[in-house]
Amino acid sequence: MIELKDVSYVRLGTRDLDDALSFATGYLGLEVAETARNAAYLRSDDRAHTLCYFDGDPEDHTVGFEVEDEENLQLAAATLERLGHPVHAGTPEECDLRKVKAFIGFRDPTGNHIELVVRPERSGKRYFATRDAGITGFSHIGLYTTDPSRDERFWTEVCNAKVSDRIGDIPLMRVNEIHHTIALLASDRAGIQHVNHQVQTSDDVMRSYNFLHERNVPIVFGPGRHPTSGARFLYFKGPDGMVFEYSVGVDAIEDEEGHNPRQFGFEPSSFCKWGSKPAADFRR
Ligand SMILES: CC(C)c1ccc(C(=O)O)c(O)c1O
Ligand SMILES: [Fe+2]
Repeated sequence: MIELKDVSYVRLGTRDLDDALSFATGYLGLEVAETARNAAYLRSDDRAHTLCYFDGDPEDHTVGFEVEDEENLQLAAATLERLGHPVHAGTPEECDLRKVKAFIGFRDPTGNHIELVVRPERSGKRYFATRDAGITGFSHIGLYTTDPSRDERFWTEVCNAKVSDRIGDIPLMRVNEIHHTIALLASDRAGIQHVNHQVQTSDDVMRSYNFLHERNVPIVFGPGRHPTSGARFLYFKGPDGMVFEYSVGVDAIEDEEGHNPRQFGFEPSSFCKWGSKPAADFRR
């Protein structure tokens, strides 16, 4: 069984790196850690980076998850190969680009690019952004799946994720005590559906709603409150149509053994208890 510790980063291709960088700093509220000729590294917490925009195909999305050590990484590689997922071992140059000690890359059953990483770099400097969005850290991702039941089995049976709740067939899965780190949303293609950052207070969510709305950033869901995790949320669109979420107040699952996933109906009130409804382009 592969043991994931946490989500580590996302890597997003873009044809307009300057535009992506100005959105990430001026609107989303991330801090530039480093820029290179064809990539920009952004921080949201004490990690060296949690988002990398690179010059490339905007459909090219990768999610990195941290595993404990190199021994676990090798075991994970063997498990994945045995199950028919070809594994790429990161070269030293590729590890440098990701600021990790070692990593492997593979595709989940839908074809999503997944990386497992060991010893992602932290920064001695505290995260300090130019726009104060109140971000406390990168927290979870929504991932597209072409077969929710199959991919739920992959994430739970191969990667030891646990289902905290389901909305219809959307599983919200945890890899640590946080309510969820991965949500699977049905689609006809692979890719990341949304990238979540936690913020400090509900005031931050509402301040951002006004800030983004006034600047014509498309708000695609919220402000609202998820009945599942209990979080207050706001979703909006960034470069290349990527959806970003701010949320605050996500539950922790403290009774790991005693928690049973709750089944919510696939209806608006399961997504938002305040009555907000997602825009048509919230997901593709
Ligand atoms: C709409 C998506 C799948 C969703 C649903 C519930 C939560 C939550 O309980 O926090 C999310 O964060 C979501 O992104
Ligand atoms: Fe989310």
